[in-house]
Amino acid sequence: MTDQSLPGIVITGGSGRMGQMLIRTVLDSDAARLAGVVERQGHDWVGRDIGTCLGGAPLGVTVTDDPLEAFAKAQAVIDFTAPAATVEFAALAAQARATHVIGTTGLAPEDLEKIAAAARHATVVRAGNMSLGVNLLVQLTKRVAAALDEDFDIEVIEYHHNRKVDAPSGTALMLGEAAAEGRGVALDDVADRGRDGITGARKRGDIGFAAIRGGGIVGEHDVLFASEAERIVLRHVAEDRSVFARGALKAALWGQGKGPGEYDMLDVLGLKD
Ligand SMILES: NC(=O)C1=CN([C@@H]2O[C@H](COP(=O)(O)OP(=O)(O)OC[C@H]3O[C@@H](n4cnc5c(N)ncnc54)[C@H](OP(=O)(O)O)[C@@H]3O)[C@@H](O)[C@H]2O)C=CC1
Ligand SMILES: O=C(O)C1=N[C@H](C(=O)O)C[C@H](O)C1
Repeated sequence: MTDQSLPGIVITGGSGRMGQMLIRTVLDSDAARLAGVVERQGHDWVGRDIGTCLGGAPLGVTVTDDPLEAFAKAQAVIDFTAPAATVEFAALAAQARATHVIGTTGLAPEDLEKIAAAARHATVVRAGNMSLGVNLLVQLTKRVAAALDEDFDIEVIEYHHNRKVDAPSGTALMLGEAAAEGRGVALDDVADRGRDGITGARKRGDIGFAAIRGGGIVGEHDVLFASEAERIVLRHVAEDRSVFARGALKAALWGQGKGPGEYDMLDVLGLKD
């Protein structure tokens, strides 16, 4: 019997790669309960018990295509879906006053504005990567970039599976932002996000991005600092998706009782400078 006093968590996009991992992570947790699973209208999981959808015994949670109804019965929503869905869910989570944990990447500036508006009414925790390791790497990147001058070229290289739809990855952008912050520059002024053809020589001070896509790679990120005489490489490898799911659940629990506002995993993990 599920303990109804535990914070209730809704997972959006439950059939996705992260959705399934998140459902299992919440079900395995003794600090939270699965309050709902949302799929889009017409999805063949809608109306079915989530336990059955996952190939096991019924769990008493029926998959719904009505996000507001699900959010209203929960304390937090964990959302790893797609930009258009996440913007819609942000407004609904705010309406329901549920903590909204956003892992979705590829968000455009106008999406971020709408999320910021929702965060005026509810707690939002958003990060392009919810793992402890990457968030430590973000802080290391900032420190190394601050310690080195522009004799060191900075490149962020990311490796992902062949189903990923956005580039650079959310993590690569977090690392690029950290490097730019360490250097005291704005990333938008120095980012070089795609090289093809006669590009000319590399511009001093640029921060370059490269995206590799292949097979089932979960997610790997290198930050390269290269001078004429030496090279430093900071590297993170996600062995499986559980690191993201565990971070997301931690964020959902951390968000309970926080006031409205937009936070990130550095807040959750206590890693802010
Ligand atoms: N921050 C982090 O730590 C991490 C972030 N991510 C990010 O999470 C996102 C999802 O990744 P992944 O799980 O691999 O992708 P998937 O494509 O496997 O899953 C996305 C899921 O969202 C569903 N979805 C999309 N729109 C809606 C909607 N309107 N209503 C309900 N469900 C919807 C999709 O359903 P359908 O198939 O019907 O479209 C699908 O089931 C990506 O942006 C990825 O970059 C991934 C890992 C870690
Ligand atoms: O799409 C993925 O899979 C991942 N996306 C995130 C990103 O864009 O950085 C995090 C992780 O690397 C996996």
